Amino acid sequence: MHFIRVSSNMFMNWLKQLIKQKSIAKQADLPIVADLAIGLLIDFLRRISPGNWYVRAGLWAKTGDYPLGFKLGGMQVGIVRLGNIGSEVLNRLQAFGFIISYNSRRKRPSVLFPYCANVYDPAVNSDVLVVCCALTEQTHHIINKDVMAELGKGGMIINVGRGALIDEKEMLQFLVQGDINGVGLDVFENDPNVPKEPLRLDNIVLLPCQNALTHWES
Ligand SMILES: NC(=O)C1=CN([C@@H]2O[C@H](COP(=O)(O)OP(=O)(O)OC[C@H]3O[C@@H](n4cnc5c(N)ncnc54)[C@H](O)[C@@H]3O)[C@@H](O)[C@H]2O)C=CC1
Ligand SMILES: O=CC(=O)O
Repeated sequence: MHFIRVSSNMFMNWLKQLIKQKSIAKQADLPIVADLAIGLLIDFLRRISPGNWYVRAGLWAKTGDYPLGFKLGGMQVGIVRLGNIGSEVLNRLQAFGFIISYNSRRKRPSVLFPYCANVYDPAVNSDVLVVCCALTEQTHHIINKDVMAELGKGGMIINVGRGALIDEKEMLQFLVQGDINGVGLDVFENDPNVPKEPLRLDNIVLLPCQNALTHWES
């Protein structure tokens, strides 16, 4: 059994090397990226990671109950770009009863959820943005300070695309000032180096880009 952890910036090189060495048998699996996007979303909304640290630190007995999380069903989620991963995320979100809209370059006739031609509309109308976009010149910092301002104080962002889809510096300011509610990140602008500020915040869940590969029996 293999367990492989990679950062997105190093991903393709590692993958090629591993395939060459026959250490792994298949390529990144997009449905499992969507699984972990949902995992991050639930973790953040139900405060699983920070709650875990609260109990471990002995704070439950010392300072009392931990702040409540959010009910999933009925929350509004905007998917930023409906590619392979975005579509898999959408399928999974439906099962939890999220109210879904999506942003893509083109409306998908087969998708019955509300379409937003730009990224601001889902930000205005959503509690959470799930960012599943390819990183290109056009999408670099697609989640900028204007989008975060539209998302507002209650808003949350999950990013499983690439770090530079979000203006990380602005995002940290928004988080520190309480101008957005929180983020769940599997990717960073300069991973595996992550900015220091989030490490002291409990409204951010950080993962070491372990999204695209899992265990399997050889
Ligand atoms: N966190 C992880 O472990 C993984 C992250 N990824 C990242 O997720 C991204 C999305 O993956 P998929 O859904 O499979 O890709 P995809 O190609 O199916 O979808 C990409 C989406 O980005 C949009 N897009 C592409 N170029 C654009 C442009 N110039 N302007 C505006 N929108 C544009 C497309 O319209 C599409 O909706 C990948 O590009 C990769 O960076 C992929 C696999 C694993
Ligand atoms: O981050 C991983 C990828 O497949 O891209």
